[in-house]
Amino acid sequence: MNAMLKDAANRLDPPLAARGLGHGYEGATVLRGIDLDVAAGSVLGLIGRNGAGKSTLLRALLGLLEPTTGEARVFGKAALAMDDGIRQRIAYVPQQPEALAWLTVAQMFDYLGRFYPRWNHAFARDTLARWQLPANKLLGKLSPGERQRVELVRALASEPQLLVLDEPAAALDPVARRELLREIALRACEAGITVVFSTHIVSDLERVASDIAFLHLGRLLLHCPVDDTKERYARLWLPARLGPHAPASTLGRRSHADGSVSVVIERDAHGRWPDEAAQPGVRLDVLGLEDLFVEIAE
Ligand SMILES: Nc1ncnc2c1ncn2[C@@H]1O[C@H](COP(=O)(O)OP(=O)(O)OP(=O)(O)O)[C@@H](O)[C@H]1O
Repeated sequence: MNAMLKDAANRLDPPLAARGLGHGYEGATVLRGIDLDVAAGSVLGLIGRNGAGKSTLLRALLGLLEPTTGEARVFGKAALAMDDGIRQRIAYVPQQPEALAWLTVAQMFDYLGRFYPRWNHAFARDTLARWQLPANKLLGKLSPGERQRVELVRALASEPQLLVLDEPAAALDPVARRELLREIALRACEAGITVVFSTHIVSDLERVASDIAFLHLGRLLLHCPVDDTKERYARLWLPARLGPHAPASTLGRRSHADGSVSVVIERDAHGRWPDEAAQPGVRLDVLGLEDLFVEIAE
């Protein structure tokens, strides 16, 4: 989508937005005050450790669960009060799709196709064939990977403007993962759709996402363009004598058995590292996305 169209779309109705979104289960807080704006035409990769709250966040953003605090909005409307017009613009694939297990793949597509005015029968048929998925098999008898791919075809066939995928690659083999990533990139690039997907696979995220959101201990620690993370973060090792002078870090600080300290630092607005990085005996390792993830989340 060109920049002017994206700007106009965002001003009108950003595909997804959250303000102060919080949620918990059985007294345990999982999301804390999440503020998030997902720009039209962006591909946002949501990353975080097991149990970080990614699925919960995606469900809260889509109004599939009621947050304990805050609000989510989808195309400018309250997520908990979406009408059919908005629902038809969204496709969501949960982590473990289970619905309609007694139908065959073709029957499910036939059934769901009636609810979507833009349902693309030719795409559904051709992609099932291209991805070698059995149209006449019961959904309940598909392998987890086959089931996940069928759900992806289902989601794409509805020609959504917003596609939300909860760990879409979890059960996929490397070939299927490539096919999925290609499809996401194609849709985002050619049709300008907005995609949000959660993942643990950093390389997938780097390959296809325009933006990254990093969820840790219920908070969004980072939300920025993927390109902005390149060469921007580093691990700073300070020997024991300098440990007390380690720069403050919201991204991670560790004390080691020998008294040394490591902190995750970032460049300032002028691209400079904190002054402490220049002290003798201090080591600086620039972090790629995967190392940054491990460093923050460990
Ligand atoms: N229905 C529920 N009832 C109680 N606790 C829940 C429920 N759903 C999720 N949780 C808990 O909330 C936390 C966040 O779960 P969630 O599924 O959102 O994490 P996630 O980041 O998607 O994890 P994963 O990467 O393993 O899929 C976990 O500790 C989980 O045990």
